[in-house]
Amino acid sequence: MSTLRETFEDLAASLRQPPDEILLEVGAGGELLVAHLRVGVASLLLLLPLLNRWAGGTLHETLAGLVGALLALGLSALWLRLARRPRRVAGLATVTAASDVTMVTLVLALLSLESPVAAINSAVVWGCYPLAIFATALRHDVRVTLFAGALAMVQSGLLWAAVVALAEGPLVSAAYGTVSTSTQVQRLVLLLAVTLVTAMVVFRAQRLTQFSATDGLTGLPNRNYLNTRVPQLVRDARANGHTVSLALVDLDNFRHINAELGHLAGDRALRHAVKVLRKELAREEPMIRVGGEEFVLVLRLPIGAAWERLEVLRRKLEAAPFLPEAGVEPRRMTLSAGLASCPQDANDLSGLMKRADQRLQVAKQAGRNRVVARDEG
Ligand SMILES: Nc1nc2c(ncn2[C@@H]2O[C@H](COP(=O)(O)OP(=O)(O)OP(=O)(O)O)[C@@H](O)[C@H]2O)c(=O)[nH]1
Repeated sequence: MSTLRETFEDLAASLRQPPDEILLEVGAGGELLVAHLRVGVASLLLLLPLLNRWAGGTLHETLAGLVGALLALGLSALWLRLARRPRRVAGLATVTAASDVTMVTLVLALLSLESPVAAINSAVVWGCYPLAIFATALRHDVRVTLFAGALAMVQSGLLWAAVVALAEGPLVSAAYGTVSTSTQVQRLVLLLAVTLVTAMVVFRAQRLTQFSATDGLTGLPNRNYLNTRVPQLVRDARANGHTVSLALVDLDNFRHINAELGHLAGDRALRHAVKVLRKELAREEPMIRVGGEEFVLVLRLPIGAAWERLEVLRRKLEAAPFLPEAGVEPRRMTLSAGLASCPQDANDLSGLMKRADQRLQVAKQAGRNRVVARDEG
């Protein structure tokens, strides 16, 4: 079991590197969920000024409330539009988290026009700060949570300082009580605690997601990733009229490496091959370990360009022999691959896998160390 110190060190290390492809995808799903919730909440906000008017509020108050609610709804609709885009919008989670926190501050500032004490002591509106911080948990990025927490503390502190500096008399109200420094400090501590707890929850969830979708030996995404993410990649490509190609890659005669060098050296050989191939792939080109020495590559390329790409990978691996240990002959490693593309060969993952597997078998029967992208004849 890891100690608190180890957990914090792990957390600090994870902050230094951006979330990987799997977490970015999970976070994009969370962003969409939050965007839907935000539109729902903003729609409900429209009712508040009307209720206020019905309960005897002034026309000025009602109009100000309506303008605020319409603004919130417009902004929420924009965030939903961006979250729905098939291609992820970089930095969207940070921008929307900042907008949520700032919206709370703006509503509190608006309240101060009626009663400066309400701007500081309104429990309902202030309670939306922790809510905005909690909601960042769905984005699966610790950095977004820490940013939202820090922003809430800074904005809430500045609002308090501004209200106190501009106050013309004692800050006391029959409905909202008294403004005191100690209560404000306690609230800041509470925001800090909420931020840290949420960051820990996100961090643990990130680890679980990574473990469940990552292969322990090579660090590559595993079959869970293939089954959960790749169908969406294929659907997105089809919806946008793009071609996507899938390659089934198998290392050649791998059992001989195990038999001659032992299983541990076999593991190292596998990691070596993965390292060589990964180096040639872009961040948005997932390489997935689907079996022992079998991998799937998803390339957003037409089949001809994908074949050329695979040929480069094949030659790179052939030119980078595995060195078992000092004094032992380097081992030449090669791969065979079958390619299939969407929509030409199939329209879904299982159809693509089937066609790619048939072509992989052709590559193996033809003598290995080759890439097959078309049916013969
Ligand atoms: N060391 C090690 N070996 C593995 C691992 N996973 C699978 N293998 C081995 O990979 C070998 C796969 O053998 P085969 O399916 O017969 O294929 P091959 O020897 O590569 O021959 P072809 O695919 O026909 O070129 C087996 O010996 C497995 O034990 C692993 O994680 N580590």
